[in-house]
Amino acid sequence: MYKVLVTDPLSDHGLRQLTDARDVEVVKKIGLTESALIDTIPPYDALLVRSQTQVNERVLDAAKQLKVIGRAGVGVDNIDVPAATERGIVVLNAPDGNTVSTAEHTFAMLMALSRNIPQAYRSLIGGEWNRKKFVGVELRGKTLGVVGMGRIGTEVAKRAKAFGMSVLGYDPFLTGERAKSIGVEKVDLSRLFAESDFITVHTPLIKETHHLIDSDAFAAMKDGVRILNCARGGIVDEEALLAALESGKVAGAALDVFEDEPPTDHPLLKHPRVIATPHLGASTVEAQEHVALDVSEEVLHVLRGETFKNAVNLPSIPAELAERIAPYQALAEKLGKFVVQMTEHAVEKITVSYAGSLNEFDTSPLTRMILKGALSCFVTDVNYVNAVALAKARGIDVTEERSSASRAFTNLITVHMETAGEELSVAGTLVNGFGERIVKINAYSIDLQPQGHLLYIQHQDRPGAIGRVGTILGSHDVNIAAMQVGRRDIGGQAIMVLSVDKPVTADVVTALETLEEVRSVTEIDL
Ligand SMILES: NC(=O)C1=CN([C@@H]2O[C@H](COP(=O)(O)OP(=O)(O)OC[C@H]3O[C@@H](n4cnc5c(N)ncnc54)[C@H](O)[C@@H]3O)[C@@H](O)[C@H]2O)C=CC1
Ligand SMILES: O=C(O)C(=O)COP(=O)(O)O
Repeated sequence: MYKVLVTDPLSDHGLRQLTDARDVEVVKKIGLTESALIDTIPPYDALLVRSQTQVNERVLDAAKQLKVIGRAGVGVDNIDVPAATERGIVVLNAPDGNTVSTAEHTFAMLMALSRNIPQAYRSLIGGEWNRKKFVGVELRGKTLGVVGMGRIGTEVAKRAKAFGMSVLGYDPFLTGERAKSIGVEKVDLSRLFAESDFITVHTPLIKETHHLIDSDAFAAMKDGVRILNCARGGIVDEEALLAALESGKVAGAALDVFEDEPPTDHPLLKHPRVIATPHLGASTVEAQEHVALDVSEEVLHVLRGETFKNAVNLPSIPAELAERIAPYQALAEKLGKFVVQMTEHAVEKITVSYAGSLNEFDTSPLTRMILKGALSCFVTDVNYVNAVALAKARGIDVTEERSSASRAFTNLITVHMETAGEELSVAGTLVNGFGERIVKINAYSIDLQPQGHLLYIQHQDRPGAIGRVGTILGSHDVNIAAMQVGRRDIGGQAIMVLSVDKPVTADVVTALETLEEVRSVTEIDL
């Protein structure tokens, strides 16, 4: 039974897939303090949050069973994603479900800001009838600068066009062609600042966007500019905004988000030209249903070991690619495990070479499986999510290359490994109808089924050597299920790989190593 903990308010309807699933138990504990969350989380396999729950390293340290964190929404700045990745925890979000709601909220704020609606309402219900004080400005003919032309920025831009505004867009990933198709002029930030009457931000909060709108940015803007932030507190420098409002540089600001939420005794909230909402961008019935539905489905996939697509700490794999690479995953993992067990030395470099039909697609998920296999021999908690981060943390240099040398095979994966003093390699292929085969170990061609307990023996090619190895194993009650020999020259260096029915004990290895022709005996478990 998978245990799922929900700590922020999520739509019950959206959660139905999880609550109805027979193999899942859902527990809702909304608004836990950090210490209560730390006490609660240990037995849970999945955690579902929105933006309130702070999933920091202390929480993750306590989350011993956690496999997946599902964020019912877009921004994951309340989750320590690198720390989750290191611990092998998948972090998922629901990127599409609240786009329109947040764009509509931004537009509601844009209109309220241009017509002073909140201020006028407050005045009216306070007993005034003041029509002069709340004269606004039209949107038609004005320029809207959109910083961050992703999903939400694009939807805001489209709505602005319908209101007769000119739209300038800045986003490092905005192509001229896409800008044109939306009817947006692609500009750099300085032109956007200089020419916009309204500026709205729709980027994630990351290092590069923290205080993107600061005092220098305000100085570069038009006098009387109006600012909107329905993305994340911290993208606009709140102190600089207050100063720009007080100097008259900024005519008004609309804020849905704050650097600290909830804001307490915040000077911006007291400013007469600031309008604000309590982080309501995604708060519609529809958006909440969509994001809860999307994230529930994805969390279920992760828990059940099925394919999922919205992990923020894994590269996304299109369904077609996932289908093509699936048959090679187990082979890749075994090759990683095999090569690393051939040596006792620390791995410094792994080069994976793909040949044949594997050259036709993105093989990075297979490299990830090779690393998972290799690291699993000396790290306990390695998985598909943290394999790359763990390899990097251990200083292992990983390179992927394409090769035209597939020999006679339709597909070939060669894992080449370097340690301080040696270079080793193992190559494998998937043979139609026969499954996985290891076809080369170092310089020796071989044909081996990679499974179970193996003994990898380097020896001198001599009459009787194989028999003597067999006799020692037999005398220790070790049954040989299969055997492969590889050599390059008669009487030269050779290898034997024996598949045995059970792991061998240290005294068997010692006995084998006493044979004159045996150079080394290595156990390999796959
Ligand atoms: N107020 C609310 O309730 C909500 C707020 N949000 C916030 O809105 C943000 C945007 O959401 P989406 O549009 O769905 O994300 P998205 O990922 O589709 O778009 C973000 C865009 O920002 C761009 N970007 C990144 N760094 C940039 C930089 N330095 N300068 C300019 N552009 C940059 C990216 O290239 C991307 O196109 C989220 O990260 C989240 O923080 C999202 C939903 C609801
Ligand atoms: O999706 C996002 O990034 C949001 O900011 C929405 O936050 P919320 O789920 O309403 O706490």
